[in-house]
Amino acid sequence: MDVQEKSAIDKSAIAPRGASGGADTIAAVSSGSGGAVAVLRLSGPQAGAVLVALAGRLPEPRRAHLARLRHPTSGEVLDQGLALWFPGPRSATGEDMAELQIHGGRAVVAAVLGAVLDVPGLRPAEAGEFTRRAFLNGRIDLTEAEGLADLIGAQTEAQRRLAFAHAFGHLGQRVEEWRRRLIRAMALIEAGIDFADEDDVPAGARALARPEVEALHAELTAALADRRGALVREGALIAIAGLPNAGKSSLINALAQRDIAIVSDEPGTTRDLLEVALDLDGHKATLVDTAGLREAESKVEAEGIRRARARMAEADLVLWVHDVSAGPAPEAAPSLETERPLWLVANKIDRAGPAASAPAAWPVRSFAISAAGGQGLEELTRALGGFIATRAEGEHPALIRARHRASAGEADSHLTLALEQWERLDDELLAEELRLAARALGRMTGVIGVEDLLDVVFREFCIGK
Ligand SMILES: Nc1nc2c(ncn2[C@@H]2O[C@H](COP(=O)(O)OP(=O)(O)OP(=O)(O)O)[C@@H](O)[C@H]2O)c(=O)[nH]1
Repeated sequence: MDVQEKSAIDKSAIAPRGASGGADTIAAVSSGSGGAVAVLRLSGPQAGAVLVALAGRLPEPRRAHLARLRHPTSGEVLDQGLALWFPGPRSATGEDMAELQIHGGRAVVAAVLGAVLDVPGLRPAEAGEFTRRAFLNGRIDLTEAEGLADLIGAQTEAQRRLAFAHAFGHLGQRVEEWRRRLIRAMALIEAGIDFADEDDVPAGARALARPEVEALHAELTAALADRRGALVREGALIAIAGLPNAGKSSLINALAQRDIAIVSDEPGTTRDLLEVALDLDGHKATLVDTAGLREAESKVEAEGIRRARARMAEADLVLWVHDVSAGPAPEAAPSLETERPLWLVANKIDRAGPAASAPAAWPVRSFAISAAGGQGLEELTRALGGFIATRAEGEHPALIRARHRASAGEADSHLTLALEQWERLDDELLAEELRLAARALGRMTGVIGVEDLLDVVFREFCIGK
């Protein structure tokens, strides 16, 4: 193809269209810095005209077209690259969009972006503005927008998977399904209000609605109890517990591969909680070194022990470190006053014979390691990664953000109240509780008044997304 060739401009193809006709046209570099290729995106009514001004013609929709890119007024060739044309409303933002794939050098990017922004009416995009327009034009719901932000920010494999499911609507669909079922139940109860004079409707309508509300309540409660979201977003919380001097701090240091905790021979050195965030075999985790659990000899130590117990009660997993050089593991599991999953880590195998690392009598998964020498650490790290991966998997999309949990929690409490008061509330009040629950769910996907939320959701995006 002759890249300098200019074809007739099809004006009808570049006219503003879709829900956002009349909005500003925005442009930004959407790729990260330093790459060989940079991606420049434009969205808005003038996107097509700008593409024609730079590339000489409007490419076939959604097909890459190799073009010399010229400054629209001086005609100077700025670069050669690929031009793409996505007419609205079937584009990412729902508006007319253009994309230029150009060489990634700073001067090239500055020249092409500068030429684009020189066109009157064009302006640089704000952070998250492309995604915000996609939401406002109904291309995505709020949970999908958040999923996109999470996908861009995903650091571990589990985060990528969960974010991908959200970005492509899995959570949004589930929440919308809850909302539709609620509205159906509400309609049944309202049918009772409308036809209150007709004897056969009211009792039957309420009775029909109740099992549906009960089922919804159970699903919401289960979704709220599911900690997968926090697990993937914030990482698994792993408490390292054990008697003083067992080697807890040494184990954390070894796993973190740097010296964070204070290691000393003196029992009871770890007086406070010490938390370390790390990547365990591709999974995010926070390790908490808990103060040696024993009879406190001082007030400070007592406080450390109290906090250690509290943190252990929240942990996804407790690793009980036992010093095998001091003797075999106790017959029974230590009483931790918590029901958290527990693994036994027999430490200091370098100091004790192989007999000392025999599995403990208590029925838990056990590992034999040397925090100082490194033996067994690789196996333990892999097992911890596997543990987090298994926990992060699930059939349903999780409520990952505090915002999701707040909406679901609000809906859940309206349903709890409705079910508790089912026989006492009159039809209007019962329907109102269900309406409030449906509204709370609607705020999660953005179908219900969310203006105040938009800045919060889109703030965390980068420019060009
Ligand atoms: N030989 C050997 N010594 C170890 C090993 N792990 C830890 N130690 C030593 O055991 C002592 C106690 O280790 P720490 O990591 O401070 O133990 P802790 O459980 O955090 O102790 P507290 O802070 O008292 O609760 C230190 O002298 C460590 O060097 C190991 O695998 N082999």
